[in-house]
Amino acid sequence: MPNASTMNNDNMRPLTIVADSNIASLNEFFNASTLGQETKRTVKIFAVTGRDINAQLIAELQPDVLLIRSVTPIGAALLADNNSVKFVGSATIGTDHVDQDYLAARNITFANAAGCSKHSVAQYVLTAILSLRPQYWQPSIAPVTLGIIGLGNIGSTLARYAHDLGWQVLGYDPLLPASNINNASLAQVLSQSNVISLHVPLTDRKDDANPSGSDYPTRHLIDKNALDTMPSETLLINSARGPVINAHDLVADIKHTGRQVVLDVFEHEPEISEDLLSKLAIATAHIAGYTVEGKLRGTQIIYDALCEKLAVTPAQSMHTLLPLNMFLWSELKAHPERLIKFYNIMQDDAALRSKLADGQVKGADFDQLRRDYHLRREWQS
Ligand SMILES: NC(=O)c1ccc[n+]([C@@H]2O[C@H](COP(=O)([O-])OP(=O)(O)OC[C@H]3O[C@@H](n4cnc5c(N)ncnc54)[C@H](O)[C@@H]3O)[C@@H](O)[C@H]2O)c1
Ligand SMILES: O=C(O)[C@H](O)[C@H](O)COP(=O)(O)O
Repeated sequence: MPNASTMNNDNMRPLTIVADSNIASLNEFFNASTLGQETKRTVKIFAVTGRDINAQLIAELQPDVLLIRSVTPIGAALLADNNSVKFVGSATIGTDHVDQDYLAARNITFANAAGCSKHSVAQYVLTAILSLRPQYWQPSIAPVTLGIIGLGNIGSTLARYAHDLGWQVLGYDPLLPASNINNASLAQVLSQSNVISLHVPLTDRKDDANPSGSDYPTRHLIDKNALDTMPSETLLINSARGPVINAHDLVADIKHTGRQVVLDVFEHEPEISEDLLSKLAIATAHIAGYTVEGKLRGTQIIYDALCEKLAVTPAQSMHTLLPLNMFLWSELKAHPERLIKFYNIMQDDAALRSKLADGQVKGADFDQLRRDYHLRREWQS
């Protein structure tokens, strides 16, 4: 069984890491002084575009460690012919791109970055709502009910901001106990909310062929049936995973109802059809979690997990890498007119729409927008 000693004692050989070049501060976190200070082991790091991490590359480089983000599918197709990888770290919250059963069966340690961008995504959602409906800053004039589907790290963080703004929260999460926010059925959330925001993982139904699936699958959770129960004035926001909404049904719904819809994630990502894009109130290129803080926290979490695996003491901290942050939630609350300075979401919307050509946004253009994204700052609460 691979363990710290099999990864550490092979000191003749450098610790070899293949990593997605889109991981923040890769070289600051993964180098000989932050990983090998106790063992004197050298570190070789190959930074590659996430979609280019494939079986051939892994066979060629024989890495000990794979560090990825959400665009590299991890499973048998990538690793079947490889015996060198002992640790996979995904600097993301979502894990739907990782076959964790396969990794466990191969005794490959896996770590993801749970919660790393929970404030960033919650702030993205607030910005979308308040940009489209500025009247919601004053809930006494227009009572606001925010429906939240999925009340984990992001959903519960969003609920705290909502309460702080005086909004009511109707929440649904069948996998958590009832609480002051887990207080409604799915049908109630769908039919009684002014805004619905999705914060679930992408899951498929559990069955014999898929024992690690869910009894509450989320793929196409929002389909024609669900949309039909939502009043046409209800604003729908998806910053979870694209396939949680059936894109075909959504296009038909918007045509019929004129509903305002905000998407940061798309069913056929990284491609987006003009038919869908042209109907959205706000569309962004899967950047809801893209803040300096959110991305660095993601790196820190998988770095700490790798240190644990290697049995070395962590020697790098994101706090030494963070520039000064002047964005205060208390200031924004007192000065709603400053929202555009805190986050100009319409700029991100325009950047995505500018990539539309020949009836679609192409995958390469979508990926490039994300690679070149100027990271926002998280508002401090
Ligand atoms: N757009 C982005 O940039 C971005 C950034 C971070 C995360 N995400 C996505 O957001 C998702 C949620 O993130 P999180 O940190 O809150 O995850 P989390 O695991 O902390 O919470 C997810 C919650 O969803 C609940 N859930 C599962 N199935 C459900 C169902 N059928 N109905 C209602 N609730 C259900 C779970 O019980 C859990 O409480 C991630 O899985 C990821 O895919 C997107
Ligand atoms: O799950 C997550 O953490 C996010 O969706 C993540 O921000 C996606 O970004 P990527 O990994 O594609 O850079």
